[in-house]
Amino acid sequence: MSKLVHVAVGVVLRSDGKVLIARRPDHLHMGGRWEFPGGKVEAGETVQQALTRELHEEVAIEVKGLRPLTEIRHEYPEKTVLLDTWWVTEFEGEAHGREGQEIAWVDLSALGEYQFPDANQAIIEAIQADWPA
Ligand SMILES: Nc1nc2c([nH]c(=O)n2[C@@H]2O[C@H](COP(=O)(O)OP(=O)(O)OP(=O)(O)O)[C@@H](O)[C@H]2O)c(=O)[nH]1
Ligand SMILES: [Mg+2]
Repeated sequence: MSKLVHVAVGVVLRSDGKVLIARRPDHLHMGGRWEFPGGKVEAGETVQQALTRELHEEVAIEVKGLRPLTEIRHEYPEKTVLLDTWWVTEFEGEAHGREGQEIAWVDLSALGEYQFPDANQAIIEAIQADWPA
């Protein structure tokens, strides 16, 4: 069995009801697909700390408020991920891709038009079920 990678994932909700997605760099796992920003939880970090750090590093926002959304475990051929997924209900700053990634703010109804990693279908269903956040 492959190792389990704990990933902090943020569904950033803007006051106009749009959520933030970013395009994964081509050279990474699931490169070219859209994702909710986030990344691996490092040793000694809580998931909230990891998410706050990753959103600062990746999309330049400062997280001020979080609420749990869902936990999705998904087995890819090369690894198994635990996507520990949180609503980001409050934040400061203007989002931009600090690693050169394209970003987009999208309506819930438009999420289906973007190609996400396979694990994300379950996240999108959880967003719909928990809406409005
Ligand atoms: N951030 C993020 N990762 C996701 C999503 N869906 C999904 O399957 N993953 C997978 O979760 C794993 C870890 O995410 P990551 O690559 O962002 O980790 P990271 O920011 O720490 O990057 P690093 O590899 O440079 O340390 C990847 O294999 C990625 O494909 C998603 O919506 N957001
Ligand atoms: Mg990442």
